[in-house]
Amino acid sequence: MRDVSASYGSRRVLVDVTARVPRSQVTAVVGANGAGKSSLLNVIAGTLPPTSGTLRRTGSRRPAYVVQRSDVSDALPITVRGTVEMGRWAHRGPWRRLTARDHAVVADCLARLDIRDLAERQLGALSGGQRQRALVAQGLAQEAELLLLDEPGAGLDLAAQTRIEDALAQACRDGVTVLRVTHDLDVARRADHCLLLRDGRLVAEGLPEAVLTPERVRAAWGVPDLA
Ligand SMILES: Nc1ncnc2c1ncn2[C@@H]1O[C@H](COP(=O)(O)OP(=O)(O)OP(=O)(O)O)[C@@H](O)[C@H]1O
Repeated sequence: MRDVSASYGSRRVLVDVTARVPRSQVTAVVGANGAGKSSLLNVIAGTLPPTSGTLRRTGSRRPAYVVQRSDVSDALPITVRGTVEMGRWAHRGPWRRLTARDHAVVADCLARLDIRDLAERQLGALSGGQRQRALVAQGLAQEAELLLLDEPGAGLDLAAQTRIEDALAQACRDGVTVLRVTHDLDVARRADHCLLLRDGRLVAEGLPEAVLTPERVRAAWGVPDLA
């Protein structure tokens, strides 16, 4: 993206952001609360139109977007399997009969996130970690070239986090480009590429160890000892 700016009404949330998301790698987006991380994902997903600047993407399919689990209503009457099956609508269109291949992809994604035994449970009746795994499985089921995730690991136990990390690493090996927002600097350090945002501006971009210097971390979060 080049010189991308975006606003909610009169509030500018991204200011002249020029950044790269390398293909088939994991890119971590980091920054303090309100820095513009979700806004950046929304611009790339196409749900927040930029007010200026340009975005260029290789590949033709729509990105898959895994939202924060708190964005999904408990009242939604849908099973885990149904949630993952919705991921196939990108290929099939809503309410169409799923093909044998669709069912195979859904079964594979349930297995990758280790939630086969939860398949017939209601999404709204799951714990936070179980629900997050279901949402990541839905994202993977879309077989998109670009997978966007908003804090996929936040508040999860080690087993759930590990499952998600393994599934994302596998997706990358399969050629998927992963762009994830994270508040966990250890997760960001393990990424291939890192974007650091502050007040809607890109402060630094590149290898995580080069981006996440103690000075920048201090400046971005305004606290002395996060690094
Ligand atoms: N729908 C909206 N309408 C108006 N302002 C919004 C909206 N969504 C976000 N904002 C504002 O845009 C700015 C950037 O928000 P954004 O959600 O992109 O930050 P973030 O880095 O993802 O934060 P967090 O770490 O808290 O999730 C904030 O000042 C926020 O208040």
